[in-house]
Amino acid sequence: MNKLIIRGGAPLRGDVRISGAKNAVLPIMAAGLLCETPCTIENVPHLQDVTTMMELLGGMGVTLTISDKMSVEIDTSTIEKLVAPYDLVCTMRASILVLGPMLARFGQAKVSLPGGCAIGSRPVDIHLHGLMALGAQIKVENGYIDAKAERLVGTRIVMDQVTVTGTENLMMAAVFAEGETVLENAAREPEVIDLANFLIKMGADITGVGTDVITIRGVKSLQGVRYRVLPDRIETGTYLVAAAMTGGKVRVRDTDPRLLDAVLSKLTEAGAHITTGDDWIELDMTGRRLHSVNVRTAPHPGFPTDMQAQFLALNCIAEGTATVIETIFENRFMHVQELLRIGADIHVEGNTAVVRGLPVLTGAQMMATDLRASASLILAGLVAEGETTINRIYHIDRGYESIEEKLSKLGANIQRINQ
Ligand SMILES: CC(=O)N[C@H]1[C@@H](OP(=O)(O)OP(=O)(O)OC[C@H]2O[C@@H](n3ccc(=O)[nH]c3=O)[C@H](O)[C@@H]2O)O[C@H](CO)[C@@H](O)[C@@H]1O
Ligand SMILES: C=C(OP(=O)(O)O)C(=O)O
Repeated sequence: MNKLIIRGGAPLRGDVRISGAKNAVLPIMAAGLLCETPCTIENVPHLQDVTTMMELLGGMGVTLTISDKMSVEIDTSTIEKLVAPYDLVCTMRASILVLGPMLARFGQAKVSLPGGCAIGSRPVDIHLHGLMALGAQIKVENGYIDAKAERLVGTRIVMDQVTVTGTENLMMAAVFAEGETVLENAAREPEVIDLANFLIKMGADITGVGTDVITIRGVKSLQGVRYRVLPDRIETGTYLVAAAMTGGKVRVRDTDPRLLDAVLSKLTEAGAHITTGDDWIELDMTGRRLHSVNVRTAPHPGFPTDMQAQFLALNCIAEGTATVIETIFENRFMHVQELLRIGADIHVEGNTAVVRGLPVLTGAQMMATDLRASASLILAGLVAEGETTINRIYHIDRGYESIEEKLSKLGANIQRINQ
């Protein structure tokens, strides 16, 4: 099993390029199913989840061409099978995003139920209720969602919780629906906006994007375009936390500071000096003291759940005691048990972790349990005394492109062992 070995203590310095956003490229690739002529997606990150999405689309008969190292052409003219099988869906929850587009364009879809994962139960009832409101007949049998619709008809759908993939699935399903669909209590995440911008560029009629009421008026077809995926705000935030924790100075490039308001404000509160340009953010922690910061996750524009684990790691070595409250997923503290192994002082009760910052952590063996948990263990390893080994590192490859190379270039002592 692959693992990472880190010798902590080096302050990170230099520039790092941010890749395209995982949580934008996956829905955008799924949206390629809606288009009759080929479309090309640019700034595609080299991630395991992208490979899985390519396998999923390829398995349906879609032709995928990697034109150069960061763009993928999607051609649906060869599609032959409208099924998303269990073995792929179970490794990547975002597979559920093919349901809305398949139903919209072909009037049928069979998608394995995604089920839960390490961070929580992750139901899809809001997706299914919304599709039924649009006129789909849905059966859940033998672990599969079997959806059919002779035609979809626009309607008003009030989602009882803010759901990112739910909003994305329903927005894609409604693109060809007759008349007007109104999605209320819609997610406002930048990745939802990026997907909508892609659909609009292809010819969809969507307004209200970035607010909690999105209106979609049905169109007849979509045409292929070239589209560049937005930068990954979570990867950006992770490198900034790494710079803050190690007392370094790092400039993250090819990113967008406007995507990270809540995170940058917390890093400033933690004592970092932050400067920004149009497409870069620089964090300087040289000679400054790291203070602990309270965090409460919330849908955008609140503090992102995907940055919770990284800030929990930061609080482990900051001055003071902080509370970290997770409001999106009931079980997103899997990293805590592992952080205790390198000496952190954390107490969890329900959805709240109380973290007392310590001057030193000491290297140990740890086990990564999910994507952002893996990131938090790496961050802790970068500051721990001695050697830290992180096992089950495959989770990190789902969402961080070449993380050990990027960190090494910034001066970290980190090595991947493939066994
Ligand atoms: C609002 C939010 O922060 N969503 C996060 C969620 O998106 P993701 O799209 O995976 O999850 P949702 O946004 O759908 O889930 C938000 C909440 O709604 C609940 N729910 C969702 C759908 C549904 O049909 N029924 C239902 O009850 C979920 O259990 C969860 O408590 O995980 C992603 C990966 O970590 C993050 O990038 C997203 O920022
Ligand atoms: C948990 C994540 O991804 P997924 O929803 O694909 O599991 C994430 O991006 O942090």
